[in-house]
Amino acid sequence: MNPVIETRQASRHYGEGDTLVKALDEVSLQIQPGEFTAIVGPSGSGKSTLLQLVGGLDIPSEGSIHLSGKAISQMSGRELSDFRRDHIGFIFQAYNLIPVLTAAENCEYIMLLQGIAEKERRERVRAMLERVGLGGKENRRPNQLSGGQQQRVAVARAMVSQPDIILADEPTANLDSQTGADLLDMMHELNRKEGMTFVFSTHDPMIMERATRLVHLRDGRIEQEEHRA
Ligand SMILES: Nc1ncnc2c1ncn2[C@@H]1O[C@H](COP(=O)(O)OP(=O)(O)OP(=O)(O)O)[C@@H](O)[C@H]1O
Repeated sequence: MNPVIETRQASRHYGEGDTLVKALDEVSLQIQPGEFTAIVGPSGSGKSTLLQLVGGLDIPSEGSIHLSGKAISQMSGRELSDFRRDHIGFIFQAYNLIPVLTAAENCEYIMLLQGIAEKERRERVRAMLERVGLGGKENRRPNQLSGGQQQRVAVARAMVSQPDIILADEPTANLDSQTGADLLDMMHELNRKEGMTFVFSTHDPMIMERATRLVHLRDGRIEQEEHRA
């Protein structure tokens, strides 16, 4: 199977000389379709940096990133942003919903940019919000939803444009443990039933328990990998 995303000896350096920080140091990683991968490691080990590179939000100092077989470095800025929009779903710790838009409008936004017809947009959003347990709350704005509900909107938003992969940076960090567990169960089900590929950057043991693959980072390098059934 072709990997969805591959990093080849990717490094990301900040600063120079005495202040040089190797946030990532020659990391080679292939993410296969259907995986539920957790990138774990101590604070400062490079988890967020790796996720940013994998998602094409940042460019490696050395090495290369390949998205669906194509090197990011060969893409123009426009091509890369279109690629991200069409193939990658992002979920962030702080939800990052647009405050003036309703739950449904937040989900619809990317499909609007993709030029999908209104009827199809509405139908997909309705079904997806129902799927994440927010049926009946489509017209609420983020400040009218709990943190867990807002993160469910973020999951729906990431899923609804049918990306190849969802990247989630500490998605449970701001949630209480029961809300976090419910959210993870839902993502796990989307992974098992619909084959959605997820990559998490996390400290959360609940994510590690559910992961089919654990990638341990230390000082910007892959220290160890575990595969589970
Ligand atoms: N913009 C930046 N400028 C300079 N150094 C940076 C920058 N971003 C990250 N770093 C450094 O790169 C290293 C890796 O950071 P990164 O945020 O990827 O770690 P992390 O494992 O996600 O940490 P945490 O678990 O605390 O979020 C750290 O030493 C960090 O200080």
